[in-house]
Amino acid sequence: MNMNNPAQKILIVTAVAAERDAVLRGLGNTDTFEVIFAGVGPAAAASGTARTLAGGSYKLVISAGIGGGFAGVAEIESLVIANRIIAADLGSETRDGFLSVDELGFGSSVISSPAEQVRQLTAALQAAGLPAVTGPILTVSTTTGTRESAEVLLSRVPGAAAEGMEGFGAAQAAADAGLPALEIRAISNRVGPRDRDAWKIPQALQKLEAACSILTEVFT
Ligand SMILES: O=C(O)c1cccc(C(=O)CC[C@H]2O[C@@H](n3cnc4c(=O)[nH]cnc43)[C@H](O)[C@@H]2O)c1
Repeated sequence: MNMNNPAQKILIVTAVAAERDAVLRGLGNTDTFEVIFAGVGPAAAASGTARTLAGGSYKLVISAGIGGGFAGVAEIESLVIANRIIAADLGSETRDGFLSVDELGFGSSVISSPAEQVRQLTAALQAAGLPAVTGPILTVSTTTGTRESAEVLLSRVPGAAAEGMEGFGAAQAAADAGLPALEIRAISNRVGPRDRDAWKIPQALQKLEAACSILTEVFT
């Protein structure tokens, strides 16, 4: 990865247009970044990321959007930067518990983000008055809706910070293209019992926009 190559762009992948628009508002006018929305879920994220990467020259992929925060780690309206992007439900259920694809010998459910880029981004956010939590961000295909499910996920990934539905898909497509990936989530809700009325999506989109306003100083 040559982050100093101005000829290569950074691809930011969101799920929906509202997230893309928030990212674009934050970025302002830039030639370094290309922003797409690829759809909800890991398959859509992987497909949209791979299709876009195939048509250009890129040096980094960033999965960005709103997400759920784990209690005591990432509160609503906070920011989370992934140090690891984890497909938390990729594996097999057994009578003795969950076996990940790693444990099954079928591949990896964990993609680590480049530590130096995570450090630079987190430091820049801190300096901008936008402190971010760094920790594992889980990718699931079903938004967690009960305390029990949240506890199961935490037993699989102790210290998990946030949950989304696209990060691992985008990161896997990036890895297949030989590229590193980051994931940024602005927390709209708590991971746990479903309480739709408690979601703060507009506020999370505003925080996502603010976070993206510092990306050009970090990555160009
Ligand atoms: O259950 C509902 O009524 C409901 C209403 C609005 C949105 C949803 C979603 O499932 C949004 C999924 C979408 O947003 C990201 N996201 C946001 N919070 C979470 C979460 O707690 N767990 C997983 N994904 C979340 C996700 O990346 C999707 O793009 C449901």
